[in-house]
Amino acid sequence: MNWDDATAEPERLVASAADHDDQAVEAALRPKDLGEFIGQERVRQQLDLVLKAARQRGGTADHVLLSGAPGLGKTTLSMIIAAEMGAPIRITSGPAIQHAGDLAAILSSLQEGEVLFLDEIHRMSRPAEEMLYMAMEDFRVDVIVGKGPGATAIPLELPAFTLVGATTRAGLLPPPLRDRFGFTGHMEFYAPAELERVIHRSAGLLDVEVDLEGAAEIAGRSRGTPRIANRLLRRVRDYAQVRADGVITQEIAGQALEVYEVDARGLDRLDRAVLHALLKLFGGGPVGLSTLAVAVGEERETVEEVAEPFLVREGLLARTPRGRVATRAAWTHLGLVPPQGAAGQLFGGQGPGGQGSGGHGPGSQGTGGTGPGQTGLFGP
Ligand SMILES: Nc1ncnc2c1ncn2[C@@H]1O[C@H](COP(=O)(O)OP(=O)(O)OP(=O)(O)O)[C@@H](O)[C@H]1O
Repeated sequence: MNWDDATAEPERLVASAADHDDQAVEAALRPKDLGEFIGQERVRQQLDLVLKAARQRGGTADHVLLSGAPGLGKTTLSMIIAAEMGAPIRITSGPAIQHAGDLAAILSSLQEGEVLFLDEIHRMSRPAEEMLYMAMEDFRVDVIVGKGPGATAIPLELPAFTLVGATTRAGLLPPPLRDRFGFTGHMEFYAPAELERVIHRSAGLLDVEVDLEGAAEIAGRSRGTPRIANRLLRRVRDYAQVRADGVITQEIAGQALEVYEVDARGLDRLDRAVLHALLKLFGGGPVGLSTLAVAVGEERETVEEVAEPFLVREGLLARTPRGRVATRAAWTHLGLVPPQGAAGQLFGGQGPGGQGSGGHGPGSQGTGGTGPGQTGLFGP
């Protein structure tokens, strides 16, 4: 499989971005109201209050900013906000709004009380962003007509609307934009028990039978993300249908996900290739990103942006000033024993940012690729 362009990432079964297949079924799987929305207790409770209060006042809800990784339910929540307010929703995204005029056209065609969902709001162009400030605050925009010294600003009144902005990178939003949201919800990765509930709910809607252990098996491999849980469920359903009696048990889920190369912790082939190279060729590191990428036969960016974030989040790999270093948990996960020389440089282990002993002592194997694991998967 080719990982090395931006569109390749969604081909992965464990990609958090939506692929075409997801888009076709996601509409049917989306919870329709806050009561059906699983997990994210804090955001759900706070949002419930915001929406109830707005309904009691008979007005539109404050603007809402939702931040979090792809696939955690931002689009779903925006639709729920509209449904709870009994309002229509318009969906667009930052990259689709390149000119202020694009935004003016959308804003001026909104109905009173409408919800405008702006996905990837951090990727909007600067002029559009500046127009949005005034629209959010005063429900008004200045449309510039003409060019140069003869240009004039024509004020345009807008209907009251609720902007729901979604971003994977809240830190990238300029403060003036962030400050204009009345409510900000940070979406967290889901706990396995919550993902089990997502899987049971989706299985019901897809008319698939899954037992408790089967759902737990899928949940454990879903990287804390409902979109991935739903995708794995669909692939396991295929396997259960073709190779068994259609019922998803722990055994069937395990077998199916082995076929699809998603391991017990949710790592796929690329993730494991990176870890394998780090452990077997470089004795656990430290090793530079470029060297590691060459060893895996991938682009630097693919390793850095596609594989590493989850490995770091899982506490399997650490990015240090001297290079990439495997943690104790990485050796354990791949069922390998650290070479003796690596003992002094091992990172402690479990959990993101696990520091452990940390030191890269003189015995460090370095970047040469001549470590004891040389004959492994990536050997000559
Ligand atoms: N809390 C939840 N309960 C049940 N299902 C959920 C929940 N959150 C998300 N899902 C499911 O996960 C899928 C992806 O959710 P959604 O499209 O809302 O994610 P997103 O955060 O907007 O992703 P992106 O950033 O890629 O647009 C949906 O089909 C939805 O059914």
